[in-house]
Amino acid sequence: MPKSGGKTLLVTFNGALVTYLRELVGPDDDVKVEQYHKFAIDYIRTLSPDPLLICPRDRRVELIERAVNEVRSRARSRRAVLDRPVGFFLDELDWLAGHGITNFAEYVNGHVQRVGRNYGLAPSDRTIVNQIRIRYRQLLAENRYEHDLSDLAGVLRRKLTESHKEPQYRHVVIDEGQDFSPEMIRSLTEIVPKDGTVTFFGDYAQQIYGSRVSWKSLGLLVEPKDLVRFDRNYRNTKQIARLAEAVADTPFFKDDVELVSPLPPQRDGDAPLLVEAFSKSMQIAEAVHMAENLLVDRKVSRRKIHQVAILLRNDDWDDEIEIISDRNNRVTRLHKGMKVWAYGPGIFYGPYAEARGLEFDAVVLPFCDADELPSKSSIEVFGATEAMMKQARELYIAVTRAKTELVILYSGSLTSLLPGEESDIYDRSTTR
Ligand SMILES: Nc1ncnc2c1ncn2[C@@H]1O[C@H](COP(=O)(O)OP(=O)(O)OP(=O)(O)O)[C@@H](O)[C@H]1O
Repeated sequence: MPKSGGKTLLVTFNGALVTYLRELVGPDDDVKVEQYHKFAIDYIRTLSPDPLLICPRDRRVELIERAVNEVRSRARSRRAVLDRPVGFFLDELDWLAGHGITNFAEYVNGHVQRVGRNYGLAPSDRTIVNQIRIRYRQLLAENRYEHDLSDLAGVLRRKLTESHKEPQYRHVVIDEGQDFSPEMIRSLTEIVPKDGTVTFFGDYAQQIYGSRVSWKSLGLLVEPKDLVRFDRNYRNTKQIARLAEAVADTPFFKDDVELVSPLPPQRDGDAPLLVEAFSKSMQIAEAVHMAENLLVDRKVSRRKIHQVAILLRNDDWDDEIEIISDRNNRVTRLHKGMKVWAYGPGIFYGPYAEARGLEFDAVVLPFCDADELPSKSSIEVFGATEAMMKQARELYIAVTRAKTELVILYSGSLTSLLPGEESDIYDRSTTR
């Protein structure tokens, strides 16, 4: 990296990306690459000697579940919102914390609007969410926790206001900024001095958390001349970019965000391969087999396939992938705790979310079935339309990780988030 003009924080959301970026940056005392939550905890500790009692993620889910159950059992009249799964309330509480909402009366009476949500919550439903929030905060305190991870940005902002310490960074660079909640971005704008800078890289087509708000309200003074549009796609082949555009062209992407339409890439390659697998239970084995073949092909034909990723909706299949993979290739799991980036040829696997910001020569996507994308549980939590919107963005991320080759597996019927089986976007094959 060129010499930086002062201490710089490069911050992102995804742990695997942090590992990758650290390798790219190399040793540099002036540049710190960190995951947001880790950065926030460390920074808060430098501002205040008070112990930071943070509720771990799993415990938080447990306590929110208890709060939901208690409010359910106390309710005098039965409102449908009470039957929503716990994930629904988790999401709503995350949203409140992420937006720094502190006036809950305004939230309850509907003056605080949730952008990007496909349906509005009635005030009486918001009253229930607020009751759950209050009970959850009590449970946190009863269990000797002061905060949870979703609070951290707000806590950091408060501590920054209370303390009068010199800023520790001169520049902040936010990568994959679309993943950050407004409170996180505000907190980052508040750790640099007046003559410092905040550089925000983001792609709102990949935005998952529904946190779009104006630059100004994020504490960023953006002049039109400061905005740089990256409209060239250097990563994907024409054929893969065409599929990504088709995913982005579905109604699930139609919202109030102005997307930058990339210019068509120059690089030519094979059409994405759509494979109808013999059965669902065979898809993981097929995916691993394909990934291994792509690497073997490299040795035979000298095609530049060095790294292949098998990406899935979640990490349910991690163990099976590990077991099935032969030992001829290096196999690396993409996860938050990755310490070292695996350069050189090999297979990577993990959930879509862990692949954000990364790229691979080839990507294999098993389980692109209609009943997998989106999952039943996501439909229960968010409703069909919002679940489709969230899943479409994740799938877009997964598709755009592929530089040269993309393989899509399904059995039965293909998810409607992708162009139909008959589309000329694909080459087709079957393992039946
Ligand atoms: N000017 C350029 N010329 C050639 N290749 C480039 C150029 N800029 C970027 N690339 C290559 O394009 C690929 C994607 O770039 P980069 O990782 O910066 O994209 P990104 O915007 O962060 O994507 P995403 O947010 O989707 O992960 C990388 O392989 C990078 O080396």
